[in-house]
Amino acid sequence: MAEPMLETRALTRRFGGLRAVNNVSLTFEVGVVHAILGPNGAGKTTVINLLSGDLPPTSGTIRFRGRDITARPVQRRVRMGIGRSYQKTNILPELTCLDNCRLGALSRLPGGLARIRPSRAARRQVQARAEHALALCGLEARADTIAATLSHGEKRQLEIGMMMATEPTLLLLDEPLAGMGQEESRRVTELLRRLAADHTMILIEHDMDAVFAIAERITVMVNGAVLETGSVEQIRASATVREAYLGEEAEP
Ligand SMILES: Nc1ncnc2c1ncn2[C@@H]1O[C@H](COP(=O)(O)OP(=O)(O)OP(=O)(O)O)[C@@H](O)[C@H]1O
Repeated sequence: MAEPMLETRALTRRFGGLRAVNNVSLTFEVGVVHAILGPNGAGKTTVINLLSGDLPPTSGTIRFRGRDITARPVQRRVRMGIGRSYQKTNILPELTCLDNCRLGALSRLPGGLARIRPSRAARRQVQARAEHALALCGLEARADTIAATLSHGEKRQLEIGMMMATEPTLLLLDEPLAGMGQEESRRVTELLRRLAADHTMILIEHDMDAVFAIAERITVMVNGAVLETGSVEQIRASATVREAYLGEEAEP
């Protein structure tokens, strides 16, 4: 079997006495959209924080394409190809959309944002990556628009654009549809489907319609632990999952 994109072994994160993530061993295959579901407080965002490097684990390991990255800081992981979008939008509101994407692209360079004066070749690369990312997230017509003036949905699109400017192979998406109206959700779900064609994704999302439309594998977490992992059909049909989390509305 092909080497997985990402693997966790016995990943655990404690906050004082609370095991927010408890002994989680998961495999994320190359090219697959893998959603993590679970009730509030299940530990989903903490898992993403551990995978992105925003939080160190208490114990356990993370391997990315076969390499142990458990102790690597966020920027090293970004340069290896792990991109992340946050639950709360992370854009710089006073900058234009293109400049926000330039920042994303800059963070991928060796030395990252600490490189105050990148070379001319590096600047050209940053510009090209930023323009490409803006097109990928569907905001090419908004290049010179100040980010603060975007709608909520467009801000989330821009956040995805900033992540894409880092040229990730693995996308970590924490509730990309949060707070969106129906039309915005539809647009961003479509965007995610397009990106899923040539990227691996780990997705946290409460919008079940979107999850069932995009995801191929689903892990359900409860109280920091994995309850079940399977295909969309298996999870929809699982009595354990339905009882613990999905409720009647998700019956097949
Ligand atoms: N920095 C922190 N300090 C202390 N406790 C934390 C911290 N971050 C998360 N927790 C706790 O860890 C548990 C898991 O939180 P987490 O945010 O990972 O859950 P979640 O499944 O993402 O929930 P939601 O769907 O509400 O975002 C919760 O009980 C939360 O209060």
